[in-house]
Amino acid sequence: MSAAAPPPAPRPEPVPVTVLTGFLGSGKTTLLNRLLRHPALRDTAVLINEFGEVGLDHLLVERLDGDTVLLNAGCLCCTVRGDLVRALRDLALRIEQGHAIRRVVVETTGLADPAPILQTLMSDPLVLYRYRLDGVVTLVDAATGMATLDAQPEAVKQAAVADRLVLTKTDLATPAAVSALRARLRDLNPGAPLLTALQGEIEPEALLDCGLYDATRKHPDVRRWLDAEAWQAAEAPGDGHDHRHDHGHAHPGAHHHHHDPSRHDARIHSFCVSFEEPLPWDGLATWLEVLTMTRGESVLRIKGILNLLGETRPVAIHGVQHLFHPPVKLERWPEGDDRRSRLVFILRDLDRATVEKGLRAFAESARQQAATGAVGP
Ligand SMILES: Nc1nc2c(ncn2[C@@H]2O[C@H](COP(=O)(O)OP(=O)(O)OP(=O)(O)O)[C@@H](O)[C@H]2O)c(=O)[nH]1
Repeated sequence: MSAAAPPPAPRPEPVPVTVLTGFLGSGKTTLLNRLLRHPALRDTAVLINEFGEVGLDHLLVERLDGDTVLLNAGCLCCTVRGDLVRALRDLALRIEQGHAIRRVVVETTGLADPAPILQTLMSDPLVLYRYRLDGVVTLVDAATGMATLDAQPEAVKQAAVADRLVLTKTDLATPAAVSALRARLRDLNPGAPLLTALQGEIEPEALLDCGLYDATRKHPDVRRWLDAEAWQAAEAPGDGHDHRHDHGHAHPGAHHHHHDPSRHDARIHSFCVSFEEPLPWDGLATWLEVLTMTRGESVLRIKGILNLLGETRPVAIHGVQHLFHPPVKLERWPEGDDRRSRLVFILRDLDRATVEKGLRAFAESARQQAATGAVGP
């Protein structure tokens, strides 16, 4: 090692990115306008993709109230990867030049599939270096949400992959309709806290910092990110299997409401699988690779915290369709947190039994092979 070599520059604190999604007219702009006035969102850059707006070549940068930069991008769902990468790279350059940008919000069009946006955040090297996904916030209109979920598979997907769900326009719906919608969203996505915003009014703390890193305490907040407890609590008591959410084997009595899950909901299978014993990374990585290569289109989202053989620190994984964020070794296990590996799956057209059986079999055979020495990620 050369004594003269300068130490590598420390990685800059990655900028958290919130993806704000929700069906057409669900209240995204209303909520965002309110949020941006809040001191917690000072120095926030907003990437908005409007239908029919100019493309990024004609980037329109507007100074809002001092510290907010509004980038008016083209339609993200068509050209998302290139345009979003360019916009984020451009922002990174501005940060380097001393521009105060501490947070990014990407507001998607109502019809957008959030998957390509999440994939962009986990695959481009510069974006990976500079940014981290903080969370997906999905708005659902209390007045029209039920009908939209019935009619639009994309709306179901937006709700299923959310880290936070926000009901809007509850003033326009009856309490019975609101509670039926809440129950339906709970079924679709047991892990995301279900919040309410009237005319866009909501505490920013409820929506922000839902990622793995707690910026204030500077350590991973696994509970906030994964909330395995919420998934486990949603499971049918007794047998450890999630029948309530495995709509492929519908248990009518297990639903809290009388709305028949639509065919779109029935395609979604969201559940948490946990392992008591440390897992061999090799076996798991291979299994995940096979799953995403063969059934990538079904993998809406996978989030997990892993206790790996031969590794004292927890490892976080996050995947969307066929792409995975590079595994992240966390500093340490959070105090008081249990050390089981926990994997949350949000799948479409792929049921729990198939996935869990394959995963457990793979883990077991790899564990046997790894008895001679495990290899870390
Ligand atoms: N009554 C009521 N109206 C609301 C509420 N939130 C938003 N709205 C109204 O709903 C309409 C649509 O809201 P937007 O914020 O434009 O919705 P959006 O999701 O940005 O719409 P798109 O960009 O078209 O997808 C506007 O007229 C808002 O004023 C609410 O809580 N109650």
